Amino acid sequence: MLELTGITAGYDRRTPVVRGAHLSLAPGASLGLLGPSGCGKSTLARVAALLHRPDRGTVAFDGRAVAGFRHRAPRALRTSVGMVFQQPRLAADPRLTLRELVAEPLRATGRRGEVDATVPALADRVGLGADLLDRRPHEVSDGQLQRACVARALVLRPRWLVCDEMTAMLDASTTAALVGVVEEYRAESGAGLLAVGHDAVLLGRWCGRTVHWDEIVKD
Ligand SMILES: Nc1ncnc2c1ncn2[C@@H]1O[C@H](COP(=O)(O)OP(=O)(O)OP(=O)(O)O)[C@@H](O)[C@H]1O
Repeated sequence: MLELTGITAGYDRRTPVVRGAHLSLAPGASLGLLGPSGCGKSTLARVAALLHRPDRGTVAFDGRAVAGFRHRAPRALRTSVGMVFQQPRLAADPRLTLRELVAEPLRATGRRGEVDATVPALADRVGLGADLLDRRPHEVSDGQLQRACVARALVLRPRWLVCDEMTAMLDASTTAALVGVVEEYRAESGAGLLAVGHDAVLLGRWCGRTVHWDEIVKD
């Protein structure tokens, strides 16, 4: 289980943007989190992915509370959560080719030997043609870059996947394709999915259960 208990978080301790949020996600489950713009969904998503340290509260994996966040998080835990961000251009190093972008987590964890066996197949799976892999972010569309970011989030085969407004910048066919890729991965791997967004119709179709921000914040 991935459990967030009493999470208070933000960017200034005096005025937190998330106050007392509770959330739990079972392996293999898909949970949609709905909420209006600016309520703190992305902040909570980053806490769940261990990328943002909360001011209060705990994040626990399988009953064990996490002691450190960001670079202080144990590597095994950090790599057990894959995250897809809302804006691929802000989440991609513009100097890297898409091949290097997808391979980045393998290199960062000392598994560069797996790049050739893994990256082309994964790129194909997310619908990125081989010709695109040698391009840099400014040479591809938002949708193509987001496909690469989804591949990057899956390359270490995470047990948990956090998708923060993954499809906000995408057209209907790219949205359907990427939701399909995530769902296929979830079904085959048994990973748990937290999908954050403001589109109730999309989350309702995509996720087994959807909760509203007001239901998870118990100040
Ligand atoms: N790096 C930051 N520094 C200071 N304030 C921030 C930062 N990031 C977000 N905020 C503020 O925190 C609040 C919550 O932002 P957050 O991005 O978590 O909301 P959200 O629900 O994901 O919004 P949206 O749906 O528009 O993406 C907002 O008021 C925002 O302005």
